[in-house]
Amino acid sequence: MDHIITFNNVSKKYGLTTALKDVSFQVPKSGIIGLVGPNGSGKSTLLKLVAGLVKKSAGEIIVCGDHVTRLIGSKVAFLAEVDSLYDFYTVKETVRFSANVFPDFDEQKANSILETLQVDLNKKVGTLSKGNRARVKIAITLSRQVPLLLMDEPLSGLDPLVREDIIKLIARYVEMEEQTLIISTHEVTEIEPLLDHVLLVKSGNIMLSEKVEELRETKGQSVLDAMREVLK
Ligand SMILES: Nc1ncnc2c1ncn2[C@@H]1O[C@H](COP(=O)(O)OP(=O)(O)OP(=O)(O)O)[C@@H](O)[C@H]1O
Repeated sequence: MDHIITFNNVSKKYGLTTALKDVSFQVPKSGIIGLVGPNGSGKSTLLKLVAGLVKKSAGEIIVCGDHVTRLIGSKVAFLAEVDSLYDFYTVKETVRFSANVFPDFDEQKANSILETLQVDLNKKVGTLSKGNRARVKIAITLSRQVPLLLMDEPLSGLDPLVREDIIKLIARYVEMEEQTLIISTHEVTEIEPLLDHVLLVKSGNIMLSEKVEELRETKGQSVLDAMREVLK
């Protein structure tokens, strides 16, 4: 299987709002995929459909060789834009809790990432700075030993130094040989050096699904250039 995600004619409506319109695309297996597009274009919806967190209205979604159901959670780690950490746990207890919830969780990896980042494991989550809270969220996601990692705007609301740190963390800890990461972001220029592939969404349509190298070599474009061309 050389594709980890296949969407065939997928639509998603929330009441009267159509968030995705009859989209078909495939995502290559392994590497880092940037999911980009303007506000409200359907990025979160696409990730939630892959993670089995919302139901499609029409079409077919295949992830890791299976039609998506709620059980896809055993193959997909999802870092939501909204934080679901418990303030009353210490960082160490948060890691322990994740190890109890996810059978695939590598507790040693999580503790080692957090120690490298100098996040105090004994601090309560509720007392952490925004940057350290984000680091905890990301360390936990990166410690799931699953084929597919999804991160919905992990850089949003963070200052440039923390963003840089988190981008380095992702580059270092995604198991490139075995995992695929899809990361939605508005910080296109910052994330571009990490990306193997880009998916560009606009008004519920996939406007571009392309290897970043291909963009550079055949069109001489950066991801930002491609976005400007498609979105103008
Ligand atoms: N639970 C919901 N109920 C109703 N409408 C929704 C819901 N979630 C998303 N939408 C609508 O679906 C469309 C796509 O939203 P989505 O959150 O997927 O976009 P996005 O690209 O992730 O946006 P952003 O970059 O602002 O986070 C928008 O019009 C949004 O208002």
